[in-house]
Amino acid sequence: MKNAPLFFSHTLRQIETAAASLSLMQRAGKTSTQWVLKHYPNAQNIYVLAGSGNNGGDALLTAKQLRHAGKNVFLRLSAPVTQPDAQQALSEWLACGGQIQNHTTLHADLAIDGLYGIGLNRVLSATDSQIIQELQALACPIIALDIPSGLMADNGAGNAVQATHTLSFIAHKPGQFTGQGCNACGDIHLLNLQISQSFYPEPDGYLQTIAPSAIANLLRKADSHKGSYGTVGIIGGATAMVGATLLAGRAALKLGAGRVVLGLLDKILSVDPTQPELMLHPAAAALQHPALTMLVIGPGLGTSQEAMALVQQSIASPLPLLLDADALNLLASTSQLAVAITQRSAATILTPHPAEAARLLQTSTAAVQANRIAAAKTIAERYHATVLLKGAGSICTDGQSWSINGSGNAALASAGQGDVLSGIIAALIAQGLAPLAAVRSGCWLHGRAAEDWCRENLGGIGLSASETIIYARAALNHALATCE
Ligand SMILES: NC(=O)C1=CN([C@@H]2O[C@H](COP(=O)(O)OP(=O)(O)OC[C@H]3O[C@@H](n4cnc5c(N)ncnc54)[C@H](O)[C@@H]3O)[C@@H](O)[C@H]2O)[C@@H](O)CC1
Ligand SMILES: [K+]
Repeated sequence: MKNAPLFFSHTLRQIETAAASLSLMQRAGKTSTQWVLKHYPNAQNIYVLAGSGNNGGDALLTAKQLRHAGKNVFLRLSAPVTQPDAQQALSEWLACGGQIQNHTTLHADLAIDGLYGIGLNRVLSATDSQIIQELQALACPIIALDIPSGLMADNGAGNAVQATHTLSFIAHKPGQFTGQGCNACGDIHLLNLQISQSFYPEPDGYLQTIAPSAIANLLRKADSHKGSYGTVGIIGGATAMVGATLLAGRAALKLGAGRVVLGLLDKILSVDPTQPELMLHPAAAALQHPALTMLVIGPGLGTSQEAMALVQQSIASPLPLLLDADALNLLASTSQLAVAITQRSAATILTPHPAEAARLLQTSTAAVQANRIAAAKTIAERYHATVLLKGAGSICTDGQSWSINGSGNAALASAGQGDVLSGIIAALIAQGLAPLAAVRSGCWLHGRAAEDWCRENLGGIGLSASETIIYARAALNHALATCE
C-alpha cells in the first residue's frame, strides 16, 4: 500500500486536458454506473441531481446508463447546462428518452449527487442549498460524483452534501481529507478513469495513509544506551494543569526518549508515583538541565508572567523546540517573541489547534478552517517553523511540502490528547528524526493509536489520553517490526 497523492484542482485540470475531456466524461459516467450497479444492485428508483457544469455532465451520462440498465431514473437539472461536454451529455440523455425535472423526487432508493464538482469556487446560493437539503431529506444513500457538492476540492471548506460514498475521479483531492471533507465524503473510492500514469505530474501533496518510512530510522543499534536517545525537557505544570505536563512526559518516555525531565511551575509534585522514571524539577531549573537535547514548552503552562519568561528563555535556547498550547498563545500575543522565533538557530515546531492557529495568524478560527493547508503553510513561513495544524485531517508542513495525516478518528476528541501528541513528537525528535518527519510520524502514530483502540471499542467513545500513549507505543513497535 502507498500514500495517496493529492492534487489541487488546477493540477487536475492539466491532467484532464492532457487526457482528452469528452472521453473522460464518458468514462466517468460508465465507471460510476458500474460502481452503482455493483454496490446497490437492488436500488430501482434512483434520483440523479445534475448541475450546470461538467459534474452535471457526469451525472447526465450516469443517468443515461442507469436507465439503459433498467432503472427508474428521476433527473433534476438545477440550471441550464453551460459546458460543451455537458451539453453533449444532455443531448444523449434526451435522445434516450430521458426527461428533465426541476424539482426533487418524493422517494428514491439511491441518490446521485452531480451538482458541483471541482469547479465550485464560491459559496452555494440559497437555491442550491435548498436543493441539497431536499436531496438530504430523501434519507437514502447518496453517491457523490467526484466530490460532495458544496465542498471545496482544494481545502475542505463549505456546507456540503453529506454523502455515503464519494466516487473520486482521476485522483484524490485535499479537501476530501481535511476540514468539512472528513464529514462530507463518506467512504471515498478512487476511479482513475484508466488515465495512464504518464499524465500525472508530481503530486501537490499527499495523504499519509501508511506508517511514515522515517520510522525505520528509529531502529536501535545493539551498542546504544539511554544517552543515544536524547533527553526531552517539558516545561509547563502550572497550578491545576500539572496533569498536562505529566501526560506529555509519559508519552515522551513511552515513545522512546532516553530520559525525560519535567519542569513544573507548581511545586506540588516532586515525583510522578505511577511513572517514577520522569525527573521532576522546578520549571526554571529544568530549562537549565545540562543533559537536555530537545525542549517542549506549553502543556499545562498557563499564561502567567512566569510562563512568559519561560517561553522567552526557551525561544532563546539553542535546542530544538516544540511550542504547544499556552506557549503558542503567548507567542501570538507578543511581537518580540514572533521576531525572536524567526532568529532561532535550531528547529522550531509549532503544533496549534485551529483556534491557536488563528491567534498566530491574527485571524478567525473560521478563516483557518476555510483553508487549512494555506493556514498551516503561512504559519510555517511566518515563524520559520515546522507546523502541525491539528483537527480532523491534520496538516503537516515545513512551509514548502505538506501532507494530510490519514490516520485517527473522533475518539481523539478528549482532554490531554494534544499533550500526548507533543510528547510523542518530542520523543521522535530526541531519537534523531528530522522535524517534519517527526511531526508526520508522531501525528500518524497518534491517529493509529485511536484506530487500534476503536477496533476494540467499536462505539469510539471514552479513549483517555493515558490510554492513547499505550496504543501509540504499540503502533510504533508494530511499525518498527514490519519495516524493511
Ligand atoms: N474536464 C474534464 O475533462 C472532466 C471533468 N469531469 C467532471 O467535471 C467536474 C468539473 O466541472 P466544471 O469545471 O464544469 O465545474 P462544476 O461542474 O464543478 O461546476 C460548474 C460551474 O459552476 C460555476 N460555479 C462554481 N461555484 C458556484 C456556485 N457556488 N454557485 C453557482 N455556480 C457556481 C463555475 O463556473 C463552475 O465552472 C469535475 O468535478 C468532474 O466531475 C469528469 O467528467 C472527468 C473529465
Ligand atoms: K458532486
